[in-house]
Amino acid sequence: MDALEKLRELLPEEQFEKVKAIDNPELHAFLAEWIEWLEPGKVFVCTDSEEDEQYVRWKALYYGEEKMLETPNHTVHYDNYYDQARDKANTKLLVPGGKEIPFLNTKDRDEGLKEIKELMKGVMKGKELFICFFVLGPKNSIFTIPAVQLTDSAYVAHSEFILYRKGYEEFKRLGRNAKFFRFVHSAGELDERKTSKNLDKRRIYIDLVDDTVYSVNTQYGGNTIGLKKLAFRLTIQKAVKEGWLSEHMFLMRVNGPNGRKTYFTGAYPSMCGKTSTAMIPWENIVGDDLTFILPVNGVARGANVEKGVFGIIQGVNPEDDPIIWKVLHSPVEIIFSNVLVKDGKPYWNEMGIEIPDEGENHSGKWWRGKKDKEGNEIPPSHKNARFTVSLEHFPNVDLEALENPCGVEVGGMIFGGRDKDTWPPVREAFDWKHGVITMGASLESETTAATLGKEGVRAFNPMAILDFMSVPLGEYIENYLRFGEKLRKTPKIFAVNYFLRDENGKWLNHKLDKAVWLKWMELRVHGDVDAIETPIGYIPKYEDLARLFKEVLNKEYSREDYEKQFTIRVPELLAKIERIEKIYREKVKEVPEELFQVLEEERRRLLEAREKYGDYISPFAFESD
Ligand SMILES: Nc1nc2c(ncn2[C@@H]2O[C@H](COP(=O)(O)OP(=O)(O)O)[C@@H](O)[C@H]2O)c(=O)[nH]1
Ligand SMILES: C=C(OP(=O)(O)O)C(=O)O
Ligand SMILES: [Mn+2]
Repeated sequence: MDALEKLRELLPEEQFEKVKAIDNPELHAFLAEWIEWLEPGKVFVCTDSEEDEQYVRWKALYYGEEKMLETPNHTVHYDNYYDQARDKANTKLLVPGGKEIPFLNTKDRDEGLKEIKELMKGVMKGKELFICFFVLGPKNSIFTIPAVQLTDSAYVAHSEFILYRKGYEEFKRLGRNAKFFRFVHSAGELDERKTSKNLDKRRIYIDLVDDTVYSVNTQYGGNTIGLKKLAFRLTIQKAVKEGWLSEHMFLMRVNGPNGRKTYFTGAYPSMCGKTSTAMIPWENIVGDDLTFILPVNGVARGANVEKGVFGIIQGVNPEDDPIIWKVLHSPVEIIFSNVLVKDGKPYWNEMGIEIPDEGENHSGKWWRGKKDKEGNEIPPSHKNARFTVSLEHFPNVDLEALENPCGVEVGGMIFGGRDKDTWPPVREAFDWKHGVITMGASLESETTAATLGKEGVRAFNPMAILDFMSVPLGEYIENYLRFGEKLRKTPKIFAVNYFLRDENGKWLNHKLDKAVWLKWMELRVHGDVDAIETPIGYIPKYEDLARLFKEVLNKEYSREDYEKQFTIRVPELLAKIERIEKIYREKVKEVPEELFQVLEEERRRLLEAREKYGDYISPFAFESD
């Protein structure tokens, strides 16, 4: 029997008509196979209509995966107490023969498929399956990748409607020509709080051969939202094959003098500042997490893969994040996850206002002082608690850039991480290669609550992408280096560090200082200010920063602060080069030779500087050179 006939048997008339309208036998075969396998009690196919989206929203409430809050259009969703972050250990790339690839968590494809299929057999009995169509990137553009999501979680489907552009019409338009990604998710059995129960059987398996990702027994967005971090593994593979970049980067507009618009991307590991940077009130957000960058006529053009934000809510307060704060307090559609709720109002850690002493949170009924099974005190909200909202609701969104089918020209690319003692707050690479190697490929960052496991451990995290890497690292870096050669004008590369600390562990910078670094980088992209040459790149001159601090934040910036922050820390920098070189020499295969050359040159410059000035070198010393 052909797939369409089978679908006619499996689906009620109205739903069948919706899939039949898409002329794609491959899609029909995929749907027929999985509907039969998952054995849902009911199936709903979502078109792009407002009605179908409304149906999904309503089902999230009906099935108890979300609850209404006091403000209209606000809901709250909870994940299991032990399902609050990405599960790296159980996220695996399925590769033929189970080939081991350094730093990648691989598994034999046949074995993995067998295991996941067993876990998913009949998993949707008595549940409703939602079949949804979306696209990655702007519609009908050089960036567009269609994707179909199967899920029994109305919360996951609802999140995707907020975060991605609808794709049903695009599937219809493309018909048989659609090369599409597939996502199959089941939250599995739920407990009385409607959270995934069988966490010991939580699996996220990425089939790189069939562009399909399976996710089961989990609800946390980072493990389940197909088009987000799951699709990311597939797009990295595609980008490296085709010679473009698929990156863990925000995309934003920084406003320069006389109305000049300069676009920046920024790659920082999860929980290291992408969303908060892209959201600086007086600049303009295009995206906060995932960016595609294509070479178009010798120019790097970037587009946001998404159209919404799945952002960390902890620490959002009216002073530092006035825009997010306002959006979160307006009656636009928002899903709050894993926050404290009391009398229909959401609360989160470090929100700058008083928080009630009891309510409901990610641990169930909560009171101050409540401890978990491990004896740890449970805070009001989880550190990785989030908000999900469409970008259209942000007053500072650059809608034109968001929807442009050709994307925007990327003027600068920024790399950064949680680093307490090595990198200065901002610096510029000498050139593309220097930036890609000493900033991107050498990135290290302390682990955070965005992944399960210990926090605060310094870890190698090239391009902030290691958790999502789906090709051998050497190939990925090679593609980056070659990408620059396709361009007439390469974007300038910068590195930032928002997380420097003093001897007593106190932050050396305020959260909004990054706004000044952005303005400086914008000026540098256009050659408007000079900079100081150091062994590790160009750093800002004190006078320029002092002027910008005054202009941007109306703050005095002292020479002492500048000197402390921008001191070149030779011992730490040399130790870092050692660590990075060792990793690439001993653990990574087929590393482009130029990586070692560039690191060696950097080491030599640092050693020469140490000869001349000592271990800790004031930026003023280089200036008077
Ligand atoms: N100390 C410090 N914390 C920051 C800064 N910027 C952001 N954060 C915190 O870092 C965490 C994660 O930030 P977010 O922008 O959501 O990271 P993302 O996961 O990369 O998008 C939040 O708890 C922020 O409050 C900063 O400049 N300094
Ligand atoms: C969704 C995530 O994104 P980020 O923390 O980078 O915003 C995640 O890492 O799970
Ligand atoms: Mn984010």
